[in-house]
Amino acid sequence: MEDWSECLDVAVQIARRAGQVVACAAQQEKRVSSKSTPTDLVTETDHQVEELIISTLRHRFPSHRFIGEESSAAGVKCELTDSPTWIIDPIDGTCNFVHSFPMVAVSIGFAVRKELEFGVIYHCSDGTLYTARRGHGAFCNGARLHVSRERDVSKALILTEIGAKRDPATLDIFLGNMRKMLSAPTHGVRIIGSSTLALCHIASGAAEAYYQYGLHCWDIAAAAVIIREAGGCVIDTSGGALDLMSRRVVAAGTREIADYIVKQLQPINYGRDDSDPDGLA
Ligand SMILES: O=P(O)(O)O[C@H]1[C@H](O)[C@@H](O)[C@H](O)[C@H](O)[C@@H]1O
Ligand SMILES: [Mg+2]
Ligand SMILES: [Mg+2]
Repeated sequence: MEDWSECLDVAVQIARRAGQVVACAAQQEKRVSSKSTPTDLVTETDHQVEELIISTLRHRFPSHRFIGEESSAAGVKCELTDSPTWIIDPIDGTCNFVHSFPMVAVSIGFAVRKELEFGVIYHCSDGTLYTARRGHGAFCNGARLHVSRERDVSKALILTEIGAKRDPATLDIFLGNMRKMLSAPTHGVRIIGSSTLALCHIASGAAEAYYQYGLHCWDIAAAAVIIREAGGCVIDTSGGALDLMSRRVVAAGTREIADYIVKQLQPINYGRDDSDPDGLA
């Protein structure tokens, strides 16, 4: 088995450096614009940090390929090939960043032959670092991570995110899905504004499950490795295998809770990262 540990070491270094740039910029004046919808925000720091990460990695690994949130928004094709590929969200939780709400992260995933090999997620406001390498466990600041083993959904805390669409039909489905989770009943539902940090809470056992329509491959890639290596499952909302480009996911500590959520959800169509990046088809 190839050893990608050198790439992981470089990913940790650049995630920390990028996270410090984000933390510093969080205190400054921000120039904010929007992308696919008025609530899909982006700042100059998103662009600066993605450029810092990709230029550093490209210099070190010139034969590798890169998928970045802001490069994709600028029209660069979002294509996962068999080549070693870095999958980057420079600021996950940009709306939180704009409001100085602390749930903001840098996420760096890495795949080879379309298989996720490692993930690094750095929580910018407190320096917490989540890492995992396929077959080698998941860690938070060096301490081993384990998912919740809860199988009873009535004892579960469920996390989700809203996504960028706010049209009435989408909101009806989103709220209908949340209503199903609340009336299961579960212990509760939480939305923190950063899918990567929410997914890290599944890996740490702080919550039992996560579901979402509307996130992207760069929100899922790193976190999927961290959850799997913490003993959890990361699947498609259909109950099948995760499709990294499908803009939908269910993740849970136990398959029982994942399967329960799959049965409850009504789908929201956001298109695909590799064919319809704005999901406005
Ligand atoms: O754009 P960033 O990188 O901030 O990612 C967020 C998405 O924008 C949201 O739609 C989505 O719902 C999640 O909140 C995700 O973290
Ligand atoms: Mg982002
Ligand atoms: Mg994101």
